[in-house]
Amino acid sequence: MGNYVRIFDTTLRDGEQSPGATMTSSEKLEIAKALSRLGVDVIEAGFPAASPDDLAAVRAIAEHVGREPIEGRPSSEPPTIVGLARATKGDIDAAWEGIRPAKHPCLHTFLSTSDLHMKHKLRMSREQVLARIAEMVAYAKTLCPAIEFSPEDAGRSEPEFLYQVLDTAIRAGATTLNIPDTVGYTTPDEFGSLIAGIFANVPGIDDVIVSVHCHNDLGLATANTLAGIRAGARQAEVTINGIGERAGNTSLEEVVMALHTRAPKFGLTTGIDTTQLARVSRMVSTATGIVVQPNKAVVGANAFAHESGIHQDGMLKHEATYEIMRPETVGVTQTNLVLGKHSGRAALSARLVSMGYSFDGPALDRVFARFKALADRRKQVHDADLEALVHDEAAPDVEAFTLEGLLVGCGTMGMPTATVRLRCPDGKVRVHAAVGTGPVDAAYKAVDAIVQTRATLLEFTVRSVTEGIDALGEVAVRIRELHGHEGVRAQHDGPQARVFHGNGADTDIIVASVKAYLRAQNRLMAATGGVWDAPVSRRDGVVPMEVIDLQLVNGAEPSRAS
Ligand SMILES: CC(=O)SCCNC(=O)CCNC(=O)[C@H](O)C(C)(C)COP(=O)(O)OP(=O)(O)OC[C@H]1O[C@@H](n2cnc3c(N)ncnc32)[C@H](O)[C@@H]1OP(=O)(O)O
Ligand SMILES: CC(C)C(=O)C(=O)O
Repeated sequence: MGNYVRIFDTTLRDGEQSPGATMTSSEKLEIAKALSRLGVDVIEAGFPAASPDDLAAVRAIAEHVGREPIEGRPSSEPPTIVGLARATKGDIDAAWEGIRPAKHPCLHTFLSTSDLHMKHKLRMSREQVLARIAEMVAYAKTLCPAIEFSPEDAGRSEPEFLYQVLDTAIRAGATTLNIPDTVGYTTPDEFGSLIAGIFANVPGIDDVIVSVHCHNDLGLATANTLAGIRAGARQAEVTINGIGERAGNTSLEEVVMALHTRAPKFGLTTGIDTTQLARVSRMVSTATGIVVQPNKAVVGANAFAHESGIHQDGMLKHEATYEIMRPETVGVTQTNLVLGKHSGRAALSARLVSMGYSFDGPALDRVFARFKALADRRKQVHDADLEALVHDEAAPDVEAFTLEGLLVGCGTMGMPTATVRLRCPDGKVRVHAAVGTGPVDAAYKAVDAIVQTRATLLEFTVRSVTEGIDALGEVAVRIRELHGHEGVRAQHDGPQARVFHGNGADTDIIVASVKAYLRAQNRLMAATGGVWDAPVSRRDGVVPMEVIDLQLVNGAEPSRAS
């Protein structure tokens, strides 16, 4: 029986049967190359009778991937190239036409053996099915030395009849017998017993490769495949990301990593270079348009991500606390400690250290409290958020400038214009109007003129925090101190220039935008010691700006001053 498990990849055949997963011939060829480099033993390249294009794709794969081992393939032999065919001469001829250029071609033919399928789908008796298997396997054998036969719906076939079917196929020349749980109906104990029963009851079974092919309708495909392997099967039919008909096939990465990670239990090996798993997974997802669910085992975005504080603390102390395999083993660059509302001080402090900051004691407590407040509002806190938050720690909220009024004009019939009225640190209210590429740009230009900005806008994000037409919009901005500014901030110039963030919420998104921008500007100003050079007014003929006297008593018209 040996301890080597052949990996038979059917991403390009059963995987392509996923609704909407149809790939172009060139995509299939690229994936076949990637599968070869990954180290799969067998590539089921397609179902050539399905269409001329599928036949052409299978042929191209046989020629370019199946003739020679392509560069980077771990084995010195090219993979076996398989073409699937119904138990009909026409299908078998088409499949042979596709695979024949390969160094190791294999014709795969199948026929249903469950009473349900024979009666309702094939409308054939058991005798007719046995006769067809004998005839078609023998015919295929006249074309190709390697023949795989699959009794479709074996999982629901009557075991005694199945033994007869397999015996017939061996006698007719089959070299591989594949046992499919076509509709993902069996449970691991049943499937393991089915394989064990086949080994015990089919003459000549030890001279052929016994293969398993499971579907995931009950989420048991990987468990059933492993049960089949434990019972003696030495070929697993799998797909990348587990794609395939309906709920999919057994996923390649799960079976391979189960055998790899639990090697002492199974005592089995494969030829797969596991470090390529993540890359091939992404490639298949892109080609098929089937997104990998984030919590997918081995290759999902969250497979090596930890969000909760207790887990993150454990991971920082010893990675084996919450990871049974290293991310590098499957080609993921590193463990991801995601900072979010469930994170604790240990993870926050470790991330800050990796960003070049060190906080402890009360300072860490303060940053942690602000981090939690932010995490409550966001799904994830990114490094950029932390950067802003850390700088805010040095520059707490101040109200140097406050918004007194805003008027915007925008649309398709003129230049977007904004008039902004701010109360300034010297107690005066200043008004400025500006035009921009849009109302926010115009408003920000007006603010810049009044606050005499010494920063550049890095990021502007807007989201709706409530639903409906009266939704509250929240704007978050990040600004960075301008480079080369002289004076008190000279030490912060260059790439180390400080970043400040501000948030604003309002049902009017332009108002929210200006509030957010002002908060960021206020923080910058506080961090620079409150230094502000009041802009020169319109009357001085330099900056067109109105300065309004502060004395607004009971709504009286403000008097003008310069
Ligand atoms: C479990 C699996 O994954 S099986 C593989 C599934 N893959 C595919 O179906 C590949 C894509 N299929 C196709 O392109 C088309 O179905 C074709 C070209 C293969 C056949 O198309 P059509 O000739 O129009 O037949 P159609 O698909 O409508 O019906 C299938 C026929 O094949 C018969 N059939 C099904 N399985 C087999 C088999 N293993 N051996 C022989 N005949 C079979 C059915 O009984 C039915 O015959 P009927 O028309 O006499 O009733
Ligand atoms: C053709 C066979 C192997 C199949 O795909 C199945 O039964 O699921």
